[in-house]
Amino acid sequence: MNNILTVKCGGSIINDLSDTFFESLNELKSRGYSLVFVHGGGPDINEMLSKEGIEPVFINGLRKTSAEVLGIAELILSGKTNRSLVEKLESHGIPAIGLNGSDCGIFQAELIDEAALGAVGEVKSVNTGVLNSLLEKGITPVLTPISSTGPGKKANVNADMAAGAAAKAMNSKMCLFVTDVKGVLIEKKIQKSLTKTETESYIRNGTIYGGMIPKVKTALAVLDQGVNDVMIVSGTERFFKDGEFIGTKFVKEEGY
Ligand SMILES: Nc1ncnc2c1ncn2[C@@H]1O[C@H](COP(=O)(O)OP(=O)(O)O)[C@@H](O)[C@H]1O
Ligand SMILES: CC(=O)N[C@@H](CCC(=O)OP(=O)(O)O)C(=O)O
Repeated sequence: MNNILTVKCGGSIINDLSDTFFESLNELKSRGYSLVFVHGGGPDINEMLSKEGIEPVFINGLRKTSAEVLGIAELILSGKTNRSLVEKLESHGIPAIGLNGSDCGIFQAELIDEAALGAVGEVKSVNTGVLNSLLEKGITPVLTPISSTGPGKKANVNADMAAGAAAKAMNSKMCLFVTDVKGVLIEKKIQKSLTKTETESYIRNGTIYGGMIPKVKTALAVLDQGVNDVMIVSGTERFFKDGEFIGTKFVKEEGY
């Protein structure tokens, strides 16, 4: 498939995606893009954990995942946020199918550091054949980041990182990280573009923090891996109009 656009939709925004957001997606579709969605669900997972009396623990933006936490993360991601996103896409005229990332080994992962993080993985390979066959039929795959680590075994993967892996494996032309802010804010203003050096210094001085860290790191890695258009955009606004994007674009260093 040509012109693949991988979209990561953050759990922070799934419930608040606006009509103008879907108008932007439809404008991109009409320009020939096929969409692949990967979504999160962090806030809903936290809410369910708190109902179960479990305190969420994050290490460098990654959720420490016991067997019990993995069960709850999968329940919420595949049973709640995935359903909600598929319904919204379909109601805006985008035929979509929701899948757990572990289905058919779409995302195959390895554990990062079982002693420190439990069942947290990073994606090592992607079953692109399944995704391409859906795209050829005009169907948008909507994937949770839950990944397979072997027959019958699963891991929790940060959704930004899973989307980055999908963007690269699918040779995407573009990768968008959709979140609850209009882009990376520096001194309260949207930063139109960011290089690796600038991003690293904003992480060091605390201007970029929390859930924005895995997002910008993945965005830079995706850019490095050959996806040319990588952006952070808002899910509550029209982020694309008349060929122009609103958000933060990641760019290579000058002379690179
Ligand atoms: N420099 C920054 N600019 C904008 N948002 C930032 C920045 N640094 C940290 N953030 C935080 O990152 C959040 C988005 O990340 P996160 O909550 O993990 O979203 P998602 O669920 O979409 O992945 C923003 O709502 C904001 O609180
Ligand atoms: C390992 C890890 O951190 N997994 C994430 C997966 C969901 C996610 O990334 O959701 P957002 O995009 O809303 O942050 C988690 O359990 O929260």
